[in-house]
Amino acid sequence: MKVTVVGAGAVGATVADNIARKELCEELVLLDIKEGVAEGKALDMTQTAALLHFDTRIVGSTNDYSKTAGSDVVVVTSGIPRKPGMTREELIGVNANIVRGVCQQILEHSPDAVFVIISNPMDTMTYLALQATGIDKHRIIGMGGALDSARFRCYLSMALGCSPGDLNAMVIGGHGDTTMIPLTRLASWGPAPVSDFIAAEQLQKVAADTMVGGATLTKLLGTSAWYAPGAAGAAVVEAIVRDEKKLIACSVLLEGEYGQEDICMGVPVILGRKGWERIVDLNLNEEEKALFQKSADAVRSMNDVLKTMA
Ligand SMILES: NC(=O)C1=CN([C@@H]2O[C@H](COP(=O)(O)OP(=O)(O)OC[C@H]3O[C@@H](n4cnc5c(N)ncnc54)[C@H](O)[C@@H]3O)[C@@H](O)[C@H]2O)C=CC1
Ligand SMILES: O=C([O-])CC(=O)C(=O)O
Repeated sequence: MKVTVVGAGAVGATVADNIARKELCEELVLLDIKEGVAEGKALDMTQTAALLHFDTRIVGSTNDYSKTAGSDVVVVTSGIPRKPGMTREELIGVNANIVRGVCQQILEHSPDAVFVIISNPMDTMTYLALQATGIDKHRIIGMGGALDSARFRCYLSMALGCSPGDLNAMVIGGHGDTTMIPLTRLASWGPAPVSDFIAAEQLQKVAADTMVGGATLTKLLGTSAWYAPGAAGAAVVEAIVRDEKKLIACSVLLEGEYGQEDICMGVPVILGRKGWERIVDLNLNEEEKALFQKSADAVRSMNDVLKTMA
């Protein structure tokens, strides 16, 4: 198995580090446009192998796509991150050109790869990747829901005083400060709804904190987060390379599902070796359906911006 991570910055390097530690592939290629950075980080990570006990071979590359040839999975993290006070959507102008170019070059060398798109605004970049490559929709997966759901479980576990691993909770919709939808009604601690244990206002606060989870970290760090995004990116890669059939919220092309057409946004999907295999239809109530529609309207407006840029 061969995995490539494009962009050796904060998120790309952390995805790669998690992939290597978990030995998700025999060969891992880290590629960046900045001279020497990918080679340096690949060598640095390689020097942890004896300490962390992994055998994944890590190769760095400054923009030499021939090194990525024959990749089974490619993770795209190239692009600029936001600064405090910015929205993810504001990154579209710079990142669209980067993501388009990267996806086309990757495809030339890895025609069968499954793409995991992380660069922001992620739902729009996922839609762009689909258009730029023209490949089967099942092979284009946007990573956002895995991260947002992990944050949801984190804030829930703090409120409940329990292990996040005992919680089942998912965020669907767009990967934006106002577009994501933490599914509070369906969240459970073991088999019981979390609303059995915390007050409605407390649950609403957990949902609100989850929605601005990325913005909170951006304000603290001066740039956006990487540990949880890196772990979430690697979890998606793991579900693919190990053919896990895991149910994870990912941004995928909707063609009628959840009442939407021609848009990529977060829904629960089954992930396996070929990419996303099927979309799981949750029985949303009227309020949740309305939130999903509002989220779709916002995501679609960014796709419209993309069209004006082409
Ligand atoms: N979907 C999600 O859940 C998340 C998305 N992100 C997004 O991921 C992206 C990366 O974030 P960071 O790693 O923090 O940024 P960063 O600035 O640390 O790293 C980005 C890297 O991309 C490289 N790059 C730029 N153009 C390139 C090109 N044409 N080819 C190859 N490499 C290129 C840069 O040289 C840099 O090393 C941002 O757009 C950020 O908003 C970040 C966290 C979570
Ligand atoms: O907040 C950001 O800009 C980066 C990101 O998508 C996240 O951490 O959720």
